[in-house]
Order: sequence, then C-alpha cells, then structure tokens
Amino acid sequence: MFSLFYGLWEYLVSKTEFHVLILGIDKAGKTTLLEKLKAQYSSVEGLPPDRIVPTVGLNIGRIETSNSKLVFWDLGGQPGLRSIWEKYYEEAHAVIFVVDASCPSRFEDSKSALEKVLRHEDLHGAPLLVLANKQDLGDAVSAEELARYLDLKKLDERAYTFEGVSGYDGTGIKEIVNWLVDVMERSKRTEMLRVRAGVANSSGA
Ligand SMILES: Nc1nc2c(ncn2[C@@H]2O[C@H](COP(=O)(O)OP(=O)(O)OP(=O)(O)O)[C@@H](O)[C@H]2O)c(=O)[nH]1
Repeated sequence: MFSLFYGLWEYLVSKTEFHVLILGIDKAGKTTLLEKLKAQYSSVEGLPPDRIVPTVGLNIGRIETSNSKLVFWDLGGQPGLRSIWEKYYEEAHAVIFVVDASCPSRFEDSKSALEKVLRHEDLHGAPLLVLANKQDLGDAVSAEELARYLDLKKLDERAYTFEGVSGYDGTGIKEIVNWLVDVMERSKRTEMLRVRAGVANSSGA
C-alpha cells in the first residue's frame, strides 16, 4: 500500500524531462545562447561569450522550470560536422534552429541546412523553434523577416514558431523556454517517445 502511495506521489511531483536539439550553421550563436540559458535557469554559471570556442563535439546544458527538466544538446555547425546531427534526431523532443540574423550572406546556407533537417524522417512531428539571433546588433533582421526568407509555410504536421533573440543580452530567452515547455507537453511526438521509453524499460533495456 505504501509503495502504491509513494509511486503516486513520486509521479505527481516528478518533472518530465525533455531533450531539445540546438542546431544551426557555424557561428550562428548556438553555444552562446545555451550558456545564457544556463545562466538564467540553472545554478551553473554560464561561460561568458569571450570564453566560448567553436563546438567540435557536443555541449550539454540542463535547466529546470517549475514542472519540467530540459536537456539541451548543442552540436557543432561547421559543414564537416553537420552529418553528426542526425544521430540525435530519434531521441529529440524538439528542435531549436539558430540563425545569425545579422548575416544575410549566410541565410541561404541556413535555409538549406534547415530544409535538410526537416526532411529527415527521424524528426517527424518534432516541434521547431527558429531563432533570429544577435538582435542586439543594429543590422539584424527581425524574426518575421527571417521567417519570410526561410519560407517555412508548409510545416503543417509540426508545431513551429519564430523568435528574435540575443545570446548576448538575453532577449527572448524566457519566450524560448515557455514555448518549448508548453508545446512539448502537448506534442504527439512526446507521447510517442514516452511510449517507446516505456517499452524499453519494461523489456529491461
Ligand atoms: N553580437 C552578438 N554576437 C553573438 C551572439 N551570439 C553569439 N555571438 C558571437 O558569434 C560568434 C559565434 O558564436 P557561437 O556561440 O560560438 O556560435 P555557434 O553557433 O555555437 O558556432 P559553432 O560552434 O561553430 O557551430 C562568437 O563570436 C560569439 O561571440 C549575440 O547574440 N550577439
């Protein structure tokens, strides 16, 4: 009886853990954003921008909100490293795609990288958040302008939105977290991943 109540209590107070992939071409500002997220939502101090180096492997960041735990996987965006991204698709609940909104000469590269991500079947239905980063710079385009450029009108099978952010001054960070938690809680993909995890656990995996 006690274990039944304990199990119920544990279920009620435990926080759901979500996995969020942070993708985007090199120098988009992924790691800088992750460090800002950590600084605002965890007890770990984020690295200052001048100590961040280009990512070669994977950076992991964990934050907690009142009812969820978010684990962020930040992957290197250099052309030779983008083939690694797909190894993480199956386990991701949602994707953040970061674009340097102050650098129009690289929008085409971002567009084709994002199209390739969205075509991959392992990400079917995963919610997508596209970030127009570096809004602290005067010449950065807005999230709406970037959305028009990326031409992502045909995403009816997944939840998606755009947000203007800055990894330097923290613009948009709260909106990122609120949107992700809200949409992942309601996502069919989350249900699918939960069921799969349940199957793995019950088979002893
Ligand atoms: N002004 C400004 N610069 C930024 C911002 N975010 C990142 N940067 C700068 O952009 C450059 C690239 O930032 P990173 O965070 O290393 O970019 P990344 O996308 O992780 O790059 P890779 O690891 O190569 O994939 C660095 O010089 C950062 O200081 C921002 O919000 N505003």
